[in-house]
Amino acid sequence: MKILNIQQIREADQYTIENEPIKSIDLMERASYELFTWITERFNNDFSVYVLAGSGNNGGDGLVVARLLSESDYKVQVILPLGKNGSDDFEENLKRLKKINTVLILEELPEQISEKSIIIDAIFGSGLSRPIEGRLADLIKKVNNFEANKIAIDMPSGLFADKASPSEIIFKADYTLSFQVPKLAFMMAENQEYIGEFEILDIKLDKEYINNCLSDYSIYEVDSVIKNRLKLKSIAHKGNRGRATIIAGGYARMGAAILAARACLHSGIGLISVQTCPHCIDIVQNQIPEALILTDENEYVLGSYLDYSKQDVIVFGPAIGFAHKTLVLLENLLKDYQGQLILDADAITLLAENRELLNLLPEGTILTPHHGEFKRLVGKYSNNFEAIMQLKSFCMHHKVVVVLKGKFSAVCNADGKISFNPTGNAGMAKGGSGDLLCGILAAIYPRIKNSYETAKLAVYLHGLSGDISKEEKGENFMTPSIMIEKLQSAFKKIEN
Ligand SMILES: NC(=O)C1=CN([C@@H]2O[C@H](COP(=O)(O)OP(=O)(O)OC[C@H]3O[C@@H](n4cnc5c(N)ncnc54)[C@H](OP(=O)(O)O)[C@@H]3O)[C@@H](O)[C@H]2O)[C@@H](O)CC1
Ligand SMILES: Nc1ncnc2c1ncn2[C@@H]1O[C@H](COP(=O)(O)OP(=O)(O)O)[C@@H](O)[C@H]1O
Ligand SMILES: [K+]
Repeated sequence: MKILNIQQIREADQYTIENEPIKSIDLMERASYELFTWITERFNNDFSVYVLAGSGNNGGDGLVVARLLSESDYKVQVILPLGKNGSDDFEENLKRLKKINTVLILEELPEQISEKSIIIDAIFGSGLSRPIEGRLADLIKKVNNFEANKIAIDMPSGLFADKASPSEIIFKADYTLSFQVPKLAFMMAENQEYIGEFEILDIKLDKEYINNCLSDYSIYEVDSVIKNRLKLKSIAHKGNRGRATIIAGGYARMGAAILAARACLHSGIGLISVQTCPHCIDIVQNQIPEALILTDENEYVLGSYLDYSKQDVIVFGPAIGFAHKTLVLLENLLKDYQGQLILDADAITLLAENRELLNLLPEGTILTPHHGEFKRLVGKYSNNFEAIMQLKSFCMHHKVVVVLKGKFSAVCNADGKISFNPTGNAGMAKGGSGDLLCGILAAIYPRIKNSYETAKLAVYLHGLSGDISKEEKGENFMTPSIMIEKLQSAFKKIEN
């Protein structure tokens, strides 16, 4: 699903008004009817409704929702903190609201409201032009302390759609009901406490116009062409389902290698090899009898460059440590290995500390840092908008694909396009979870043969297995090992 900026959304709005054609007041009615439907499907009319309406079109939407809810016998009260001189459609809807005469217009929000209330934020939407201050700021602080159900129309007031929000005076919604397309701000970790859950309501802006809008940002949806490439051919044999080698985990840290290898195996690889030091051979063989062993010459660290000529893909890095021999192995892989490289964890720190190696990164290499590791590569940033800019320039400069992991992991292509991943949850934040992602990436690359498409699908599947684990086991109990089991359902879900 495409993410558009505010300018593009306004243009799509205008195009629809002129070409459908539809009057703007009727478009407002149509958008608000979607809001009304969403609300009435979840909250019955035992809930009292308070609508905080600004004086622009966001406020206009709020007034329409107030009228429609009142007509369905909800007790509705409207607060107009900006006064009454507003946009044309706001003014017209204020007249219509007054005509039905059942909605109370209050000067101030009451000091106490019952928990069985809904507060609808229709103060500012996409027209926010500066941080909120003064009396309005006090109102937002007050509302944020209420225990009611809070719904923001289009955007939580105070949040900017396309750039970092400098102030913390922002409505804290439980739900944000946004029109037509998601906004970039919704993807940023620091904004999640204001957005709550977001839903995109289809208000029928011109589809073709939106399809033709150019955007570097989107939210991933499984692509059926790519999905079909995962299907095994009836003549498949282990040699043509892909061969992957995991180089991860040193002495006493073999868990990372085992988790990555098991995830790889359960994601459909034909042959899996694990490079390991002699002391750890038994551990790997006991845990993963399917794995072939590549024995490192070193006793306690991984450092031997072995024969990888038949390997389609190599995962290098999880819990591998920072020994000099390991650094040399990384350098040799960057120089000589001809297959697909996936670099994670300590490999990324090694690159950050030995920056000349960055120039050796083969085109299309996949790197999977979390924010801590990514900052080592590109320097500090203070919000996720800055992170996204750094991500783009890093990928374009080095011609690589980076998965910046976290809530809505951002997968960036070498051309600067970014796809945000919608699956996954906080229960996944447990040591070992990232190792699985490496295994999934390695398993599906040989069939997809495109770094960006592989990364998007692998991150999606990884998050989906996390979501299924959460649903069945709970977010505290779930573990990376459980997520490997749930890959079964994750694959089934996308295959159907
Ligand atoms: N696009 C679509 O498809 C559709 C959009 N629709 C709806 O329209 C909404 C956008 O409406 P909008 O453009 O009228 O802007 P909105 O957010 O109501 O506020 C602008 C007003 O607020 C003011 N103002 C701004 N910041 C301020 C501050 N900090 N403190 C004080 N004042 C401040 C600003 O003043 P100014 O910046 O001009 O000084 C201006 O007067 C959109 O979110 C959606 O809900 C739907 O109806 C149908 C389809
Ligand atoms: N709050 C969250 N929401 C969604 N996904 C998350 C969240 N926290 C962590 N994850 C996911 O869990 C994984 C953690 O990986 P990583 O940080 O490398 O952990 P480790 O190195 O301990 O395995 C990443 O894929 C990340 O996207
Ligand atoms: K709003």
